Amino acid sequence: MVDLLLGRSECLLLEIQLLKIVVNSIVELHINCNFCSGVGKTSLVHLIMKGSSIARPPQTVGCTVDVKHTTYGSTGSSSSSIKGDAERDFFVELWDISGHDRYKDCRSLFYSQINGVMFVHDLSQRRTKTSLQKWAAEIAATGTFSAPLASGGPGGLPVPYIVIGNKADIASKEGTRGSSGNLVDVARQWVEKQGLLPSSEEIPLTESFPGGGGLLALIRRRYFSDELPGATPWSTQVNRPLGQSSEISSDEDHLYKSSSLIGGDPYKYNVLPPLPAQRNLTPPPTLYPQQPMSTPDNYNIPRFALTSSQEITSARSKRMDINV
Ligand SMILES: Nc1nc2c(ncn2[C@@H]2O[C@H](COP(=O)(O)OP(=O)(O)OP(=O)(O)O)[C@@H](O)[C@H]2O)c(=O)[nH]1
Repeated sequence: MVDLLLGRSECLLLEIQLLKIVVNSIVELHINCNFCSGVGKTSLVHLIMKGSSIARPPQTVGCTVDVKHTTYGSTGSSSSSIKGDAERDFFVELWDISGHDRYKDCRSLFYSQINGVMFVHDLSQRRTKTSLQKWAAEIAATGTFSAPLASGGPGGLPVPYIVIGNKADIASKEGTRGSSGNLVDVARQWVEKQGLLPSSEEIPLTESFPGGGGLLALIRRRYFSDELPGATPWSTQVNRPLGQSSEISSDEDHLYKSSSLIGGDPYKYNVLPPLPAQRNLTPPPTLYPQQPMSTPDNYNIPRFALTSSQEITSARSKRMDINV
């Protein structure tokens, strides 16, 4: 039901990681899912969390937070392992934020300490894709970011992002559009057919999260400092070759095109002044050496868990469901 495009492999990767449960230091990663209403964000998050599709997703009221448990570190043969590092447990928070207009004024409350952004659009609704630039600008302008990049991506967004095209099953291969029967979809299609949609800039769709490793790549970038040589808490710059064109993209591509390259090493850092959106950011406690992360004093967003995965049972007592 949900077309993850390249994101599908990330789900499988997460499932594999869940088989390896080691009680260790626990840290968190905060990722926002955005945005347009009805494009399938909740369905996508459910698929990532549970590994199965959901028939009737509830409409998101404000914001829903899901927590995914995963482990990362040295296990010997894993390609994702970091030599010399013990396996550690991570909680990845997926903040599913409603794109509905009625939450416009309070959305920025949820743009806090963001590590990455998953933009979701509906392949059968072109407008949902072209509006992603607007969402990127909104997050960049009102959010705070964890381990921001030196240069902003689309809209000034200073963290890695990924774009996922959803509803491939109703998007016509020949360019004619199908319909999910969803009222919002039907309305959007009608508006599009009337030619009422303004043309707008689209987010570049050429790459993935750092190293193409999906959510695990964000964990690696944020917490495993041997891949962040010389990192400062304020500025990082990642330079990688351009990848093949796809529905997946990241700010790294933008950085690659807009800034001078540092040869060879995929993870190099420039010391640059913080972006406007970073000025209110408390520096992360440390990026190197690895330490268990403590919650900053100014981190007031409540923590929640609503996954039924037995792997995070131990965390349940500390968290609560949210549907703000
Ligand atoms: N045909 C089809 N329908 C889908 C797909 N993914 C989601 N849907 C349907 O699209 C509708 C909206 O899905 P949601 O997951 O609630 O979308 P959302 O982006 O979270 O919407 P809000 O909660 O309003 O922000 C639901 O009726 C889903 O069943 C898909 O891949 N294919």
